[in-house]
Amino acid sequence: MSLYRNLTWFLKGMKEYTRDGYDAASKSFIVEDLSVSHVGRSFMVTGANSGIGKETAAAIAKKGGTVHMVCRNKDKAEMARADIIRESGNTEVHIHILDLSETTQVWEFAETFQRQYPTLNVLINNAGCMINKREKNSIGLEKNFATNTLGVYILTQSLMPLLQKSRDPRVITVSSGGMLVQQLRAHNLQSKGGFYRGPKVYAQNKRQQVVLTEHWAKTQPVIHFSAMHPGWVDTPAVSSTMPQFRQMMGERLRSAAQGADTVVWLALSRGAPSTPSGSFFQDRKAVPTHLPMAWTNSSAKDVAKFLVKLETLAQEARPQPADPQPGSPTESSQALVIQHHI
Ligand SMILES: NC(=O)c1ccc[n+]([C@@H]2O[C@H](COP(=O)([O-])OP(=O)(O)OC[C@H]3O[C@@H](n4cnc5c(N)ncnc54)[C@H](O)[C@@H]3O)[C@@H](O)[C@H]2O)c1
Repeated sequence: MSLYRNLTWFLKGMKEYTRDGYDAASKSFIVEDLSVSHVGRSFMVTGANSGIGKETAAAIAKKGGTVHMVCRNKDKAEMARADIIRESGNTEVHIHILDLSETTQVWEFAETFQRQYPTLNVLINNAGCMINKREKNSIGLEKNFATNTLGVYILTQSLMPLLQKSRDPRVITVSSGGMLVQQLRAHNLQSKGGFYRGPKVYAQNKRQQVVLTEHWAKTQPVIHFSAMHPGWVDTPAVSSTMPQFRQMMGERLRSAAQGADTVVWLALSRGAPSTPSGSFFQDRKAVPTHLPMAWTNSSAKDVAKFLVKLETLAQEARPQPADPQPGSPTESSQALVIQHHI
């Protein structure tokens, strides 16, 4: 099954995820979709100093939006901010330093942000990693999972009250087509034991992001949620973690701007919110989240198990002793998890 999934996915990728795939798909793009001013709207982009995130932040700044760049490295963030301001002429570009793999810091950051800023219209969960050796964060959680899944979960859950009170709120998560080869595994979120393979863990995390997006769409009707695949894109992540793939693909890889196109469309276009919330996008179109006959659908029981485990891990890492007030976002989110999936 794994061979079938990988082969089917790779052949699909060679046709659709490449620069040629983008060129073919972009023939049906409507230019006017992005002719919208976003002055007065605010956007948070994680991993905004590089690759797809930087292109996305620059495109938003060009449309007048206020950009909150959430980055791990201050020097790289400042260099990227200077580039974005120079290119866009928009000075409403702010830097926030956060290591998303550090679970407790994600809580602290989200809580501080909500106190400091009155609105957030769009959250773009772009930051992601594929660490090839098993590493742990400071509280002992496996780092790919902590960054790609738990960090996204805590950031999104915590910012929901702010998003809910903002106009036309959207959450976009940059997942990956690589998730198509994975079925949700709710039993070993920490990838403990056995042979550790970074690409497999990464693809599993990306599947988890799609499952989360579907869950949020069901439980949070005020916000429009989407996940997306950018295609195979020539970015620092690809050159550092998959140098052989990059060499093999060469000019066939998409540019960062091409990879960012659908993120930008989901964030800025008027039409995006009229698509069903919870969909998975590729080149501005909602596409299936499973390959044909790949048996990757998850049972409601597995989804429920995954969500409960995630919430438990999130609460364990919360900086203040977990004593939520009745009706607080965290308390109600846990209740929703249980209501919808058990
Ligand atoms: N490049 C591709 O072909 C491709 C394909 C599918 C999905 N993606 C996804 O696109 C997203 C952007 O990646 P990219 O290709 O532009 O690579 P990139 O290396 O240019 O960008 C990744 C960004 O994430 C940030 N990041 C990683 N770990 C972080 C952490 N712990 N805390 C804070 N920030 C962190 C990095 O600093 C960087 O800014 C990722 O989620 C990636 O999984 C990329």
